[in-house]
Amino acid sequence: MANTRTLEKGAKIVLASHNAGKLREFSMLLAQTGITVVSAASLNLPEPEETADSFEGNAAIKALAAAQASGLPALADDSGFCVAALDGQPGIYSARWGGPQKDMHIAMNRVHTETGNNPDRSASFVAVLCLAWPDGETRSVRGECHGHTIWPPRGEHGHGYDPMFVPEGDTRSFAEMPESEKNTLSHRGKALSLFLKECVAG
Ligand SMILES: O=c1nc[nH]c2c1ncn2[C@H]1C[C@H](O)[C@@H](COP(=O)(O)OP(=O)(O)OP(=O)(O)O)O1
Ligand SMILES: [Mg+2]
Repeated sequence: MANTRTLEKGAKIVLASHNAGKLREFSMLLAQTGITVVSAASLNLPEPEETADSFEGNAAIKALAAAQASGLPALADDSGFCVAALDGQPGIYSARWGGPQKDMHIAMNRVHTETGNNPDRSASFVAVLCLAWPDGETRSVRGECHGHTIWPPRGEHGHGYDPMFVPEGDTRSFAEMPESEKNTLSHRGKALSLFLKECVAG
């Protein structure tokens, strides 16, 4: 790829997310990297509307808005839960399935109700990370984690749809694992290791 602009090791970036669960995971994942992170909330950055029709498009909207408002490189995450029996829904609408309060109990119940008796329980999480520079350049990477849904939900850790998802090769839900362990398997963990490889100076 011609585009080789990378972040320096000690760089300061904005984490363009208002989701507390994601922010916790990112701070754990970035702890050893030397990258300093400030949150969009601490800079009072507004939450832009996610009007694109793909994870890539929405990640770019969020990253560009934060980079332009702050003057710093900004990293955004657009992610979601894709359920095979629902033809990949809720997908990019995963947060919106929780209603105006983004209530994840409501969202999980809706997935459960709409899945009904369909025997296909396959599901995956997707995360697209986009790094945007204040001049408008962007770079994105994608991570996926495949597994299946369970009902009732189990576990107290994590966030979002974690209590109803069991990753391939395990019997515990994401919410039954310590977050440090989820991070080694998750869509976000995979996308972040690609990001560190491709976008951060060696
Ligand atoms: O690891 C995860 N474990 C469980 N659930 C997850 C995960 N990763 C994303 N999800 C769900 C939560 C949210 O309902 C949606 C993301 O929506 P998404 O628009 O990217 O995030 P958001 O609106 O919560 O915060 P923000 O846009 O400020 O980053 O997918
Ligand atoms: Mg969002």
